[in-house]
Amino acid sequence: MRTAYSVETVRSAERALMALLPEGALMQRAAAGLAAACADLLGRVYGRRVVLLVGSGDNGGDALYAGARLARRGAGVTAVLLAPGRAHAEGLAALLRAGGRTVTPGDAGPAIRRADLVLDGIVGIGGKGGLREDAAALVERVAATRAAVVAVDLPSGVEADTGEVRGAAVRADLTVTFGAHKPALLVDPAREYAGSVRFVGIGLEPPADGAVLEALQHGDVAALLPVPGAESDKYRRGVVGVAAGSARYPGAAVLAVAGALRGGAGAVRYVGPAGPAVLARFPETLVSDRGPREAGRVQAWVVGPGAGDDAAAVTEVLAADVPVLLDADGLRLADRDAVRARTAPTLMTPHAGEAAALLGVAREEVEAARLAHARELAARYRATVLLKGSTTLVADPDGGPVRVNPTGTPWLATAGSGDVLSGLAGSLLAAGLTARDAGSVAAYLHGLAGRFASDGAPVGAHDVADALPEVWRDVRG
Ligand SMILES: NC(=O)C1=CN([C@@H]2O[C@H](COP(=O)(O)OP(=O)(O)OC[C@H]3O[C@@H](n4cnc5c(N)ncnc54)[C@H](O)[C@@H]3O)[C@@H](O)[C@H]2O)[C@@H](O)CC1
Ligand SMILES: Nc1ncnc2c1ncn2[C@@H]1O[C@H](COP(=O)(O)OP(=O)(O)O)[C@@H](O)[C@H]1O
Ligand SMILES: [K+]
Repeated sequence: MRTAYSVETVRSAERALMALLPEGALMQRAAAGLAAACADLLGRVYGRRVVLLVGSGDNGGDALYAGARLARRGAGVTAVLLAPGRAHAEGLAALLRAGGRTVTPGDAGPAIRRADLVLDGIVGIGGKGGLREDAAALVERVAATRAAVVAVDLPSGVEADTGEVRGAAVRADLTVTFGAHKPALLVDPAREYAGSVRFVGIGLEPPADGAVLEALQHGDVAALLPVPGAESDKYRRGVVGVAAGSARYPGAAVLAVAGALRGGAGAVRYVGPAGPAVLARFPETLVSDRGPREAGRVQAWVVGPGAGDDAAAVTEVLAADVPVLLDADGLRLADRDAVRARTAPTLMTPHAGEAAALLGVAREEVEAARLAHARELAARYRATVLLKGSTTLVADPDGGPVRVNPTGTPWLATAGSGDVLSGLAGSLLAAGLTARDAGSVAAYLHGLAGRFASDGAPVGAHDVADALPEVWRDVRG
């Protein structure tokens, strides 16, 4: 499991560690890791031109010490001091001793134009809001060159705890982060500004229960996958009910069933008007021509994909004492008080537009602050919320770390792929996973299936469903 910590937690872990170490030791560890990452990126250090953008805090100190290390290996290093009187004094002295030089922002043009590599040491976890004007102007100049950009700890201008980007920010090719991941490195839009992320351990030990974000990895998912044993039969593996599709959208039913058949449940029961289309594609489906209440026992329901205005099915499903996944039209048709009153788990799977409609805000606002809105929706509905999109989040209503999915790919943004996800997650619910595990495991498998199916080319949602068995084999190793 990869975890991310709030600035407050990182700071207190730093204080605890610093009390045990000689003055400056942590910064030296950070700078050594940073310089090594820069050297790897450059391939050869000798003769390369490196520019440091240096703010007034310790983030600038890291950049200065790393610059000194690169200068000692033969790089030409120029530090642009954004606040000349307040730059990290010992770091600056080290750079000058190693042969580096300094310039003011006004004189930085030629150095930036010639740079092979730019280190962003403007702000780290001490940053507040977007870049200020002088820094933003410099960063704009950097963006117009071919120089590689390495962000120190975080891309300057992004909000460390939320992943929001409320003003100008650095766009890095690589971010070298120290001691602990910060939420901004895992959640969009900030994550996109970070480029690839390299972790440098400096000995910090944030408390195991203090994470604000968690990202599952292969081993975590493998341990959660429902695998049948000798005593299993189709009922013990769980039956998932799918109430989806309409005369207008029969395909949504087919795709949700396609996902459900690959999620580990022993059987898929379908109710709704798309029975013939479902059977034609998946003859193993148990098709019922009655409503959810009369359809026979299930261990979890999926309701909503392509369902049109069938409010009765949503109401019946919400009244069932089994886990329920609400998607698409089901989100719109569900009565909030009925969801809040449920005692069995509820998993809601909106995309940003659906979440915005439920919260009464603009879609852009949800996309700009994904973490806050996923948490807010979970609290309002007392349900687990899986907010789809470029970094899918799964938030529980009672707080705790939010799961963030690391496997997604924009190729998944194709009609019907959300239907596959809802069937898949519903199947995992029926197999006995908690709403949070079912949602985050489904997002993980679905993201990988998108990658496997696509491999760089456009795919349809049915291709994503077809790739799921291969993803299971890959994850189970
Ligand atoms: N504390 C530690 O033990 C360690 C800290 N390290 C580094 O220290 C950083 C944190 O250092 P600081 O606490 O000094 O804080 P930062 O260096 O992140 O930023 C604080 C400074 O930036 C200014 N500032 C804030 N927002 C700004 C904005 N939007 N535009 C321009 N300037 C802005 C503030 O006035 C302040 O002077 C970490 O991100 C990491 O890079 C590393 O050296 C590892 C060890
Ligand atoms: N930019 C993106 N990067 C990664 N995944 C994305 C992106 N955009 C959408 N997705 C994923 O694609 C799927 C689309 O689902 P959804 O919006 O419900 O579409 P539909 O209703 O057509 O099925 C979701 O799993 C979502 O997380
Ligand atoms: K930075």
